[in-house]
Amino acid sequence: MKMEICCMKYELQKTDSQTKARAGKITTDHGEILTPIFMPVGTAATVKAVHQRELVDEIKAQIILGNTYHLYLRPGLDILERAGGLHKFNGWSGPILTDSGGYQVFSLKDIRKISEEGVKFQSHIDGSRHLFTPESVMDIQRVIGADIIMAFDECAPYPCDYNYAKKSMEMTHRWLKRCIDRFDSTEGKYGYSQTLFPIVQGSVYKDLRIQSAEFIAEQNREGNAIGGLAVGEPAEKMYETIDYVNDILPKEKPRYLMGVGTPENILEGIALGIDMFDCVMPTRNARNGMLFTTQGIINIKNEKWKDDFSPIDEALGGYASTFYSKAYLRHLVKCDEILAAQIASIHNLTFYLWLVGKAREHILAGDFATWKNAMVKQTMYRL
Ligand SMILES: NCc1cc(CSc2ccccc2)c2nc(N)[nH]c(=O)c2c1
Repeated sequence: MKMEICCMKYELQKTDSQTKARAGKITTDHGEILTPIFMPVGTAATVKAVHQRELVDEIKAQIILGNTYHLYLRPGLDILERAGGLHKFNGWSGPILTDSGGYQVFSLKDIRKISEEGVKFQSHIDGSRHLFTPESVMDIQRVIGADIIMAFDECAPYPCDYNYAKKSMEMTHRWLKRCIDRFDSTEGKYGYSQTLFPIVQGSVYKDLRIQSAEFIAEQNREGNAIGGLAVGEPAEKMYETIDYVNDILPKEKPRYLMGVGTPENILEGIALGIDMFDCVMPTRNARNGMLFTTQGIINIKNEKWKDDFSPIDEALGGYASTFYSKAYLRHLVKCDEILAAQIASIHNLTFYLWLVGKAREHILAGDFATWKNAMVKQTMYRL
């Protein structure tokens, strides 16, 4: 098997003159990622209702996400390893990023127990009992084989008191050292390199966030993530936190804001120096008939679209958004047709990739600030 020697590289290509927005290029053994980038979430080894070919040809996705918690439970590590890793299993040949599983387990409120060792939990599928530790989730992500893997962290609930946030952050930092020790003492299983991103925590407390950002930066990994945001705090609080954390995270490494967000959150995040985003919103909301378009947000179930035979979004381009009408998609959603989820998911993801692609264009052109302010209003307008 050809052993790859490359590890993940980041090239900062341009920084905007009026904001902290950046255009860059991430290089992995599975290909390049042009930033700012949005990463479609593929929880159970698939981006829900979307074919691989549509991800490539229509949505123009560059990197997709996998979920350690879900993949560990189903199909399980034996199948994934015998398939040769997630890339071989689902046929996605580009870069993949996996979350460490902690966040997903923490949302299993009543069936998990956190301790210094790790997190004991019961499977939401069959109630079987499991333990995730920093070491075990590193080993699991080695088997899944994602190009970028995330450290095992605790996403503190919001709101939480200062003492809880401090204890949680300190445990996340001890877990990070255990992740690094395990990751750096093991190899990739499939002949290509993987990289580990640490995650800044500290809830909404500035001194804790600064302490966490400094500790994360000190680890000198190839990229850094900001967690624990978009968990219910006011958007202004999220932006304020990102702003001063990004002054600490090194500019020569990509910055990933986890689980964010609306088009407005993404544009503001880009302006604050974030390079990578993921969110279930475009796919989850699509299945409920909420469409993000270049002209604003559409609730396709609304009566007003019943006899609107115009394309879903002519300006966006792409097959799903221009071939099908609003009236037809409304009909499919009302009938709970499978095709509704497919069309709406492809459309919303195409829109999200279009949005970050346009942001990159305007950063390179030098007029990002003006474009961003107009685009926030345009895309968040309720049609
Ligand atoms: N914005 C909330 C959020 C979402 C995710 C999930 S991001 C994700 C989801 C699925 C697949 C890949 C990444 C998080 N993951 C971790 N590890 N830590 C967090 O603080 C955190 C906060």
